[in-house]
Amino acid sequence: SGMSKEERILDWVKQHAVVGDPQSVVDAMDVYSRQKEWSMHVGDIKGVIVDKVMEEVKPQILLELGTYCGYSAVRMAHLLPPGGHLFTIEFNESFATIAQQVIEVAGLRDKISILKGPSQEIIPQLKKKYEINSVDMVFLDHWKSRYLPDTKLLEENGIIRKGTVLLADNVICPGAPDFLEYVRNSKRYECTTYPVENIRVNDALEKAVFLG
Ligand SMILES: O=c1[nH]cnc2c(O)cc(-c3ccc(F)cc3)cc12
Ligand SMILES: [Mg+2]
Repeated sequence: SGMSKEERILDWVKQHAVVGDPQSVVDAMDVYSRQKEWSMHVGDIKGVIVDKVMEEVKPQILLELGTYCGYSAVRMAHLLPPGGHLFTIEFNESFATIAQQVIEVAGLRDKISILKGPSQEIIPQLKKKYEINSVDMVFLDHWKSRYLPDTKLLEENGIIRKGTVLLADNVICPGAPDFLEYVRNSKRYECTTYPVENIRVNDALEKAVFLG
């Protein structure tokens, strides 16, 4: 019994963030991860790369695979252009419940929809059930073994279109070698790697633009 790590993170956010201020939620989660318990958020160093891609793409419809506690959902939704919306898929019910409350503190409930369930089941439902035609950007940050199969599902279901930007976290650590090999060798993607050396681990984000 006792609080889960994710409940402790939510508690910290409630105590240290300013309601309705997404930046203060992001900052509180970064402080908690650095000073209390490391957590698998994309974090402040890689977060700058995510911000830069958000500013480049200015997605109206953004899909995230892997919500966790909602750190990247809040960080990205804060940067959405007017009218933009983020759909984020989370398999783990308890994570989704925490994330919904974090998003509430940030005041971003109208910009973010958490879709609970396995990505492989939800992706084929996006068009009919969630009235999504195609997405402008996808942030992959869930199980590394799902990056490649879910990318293929996004292609097969027509969820990504010419110019859609895939941005994948952790392509080095924990690593998604099959996904990397696929997008880098496929003529249908234009890839850019953003390496990140920091204190704990070396990692990289991969940007793969779908060419249709
Ligand atoms: O499982 C993960 N999902 C999404 N993002 C992750 C992430 O950014 C980092 C890690 C991670 C990295 C190093 C380590 F020693 C242990 C876990 C896992 C995930
Ligand atoms: Mg990650």
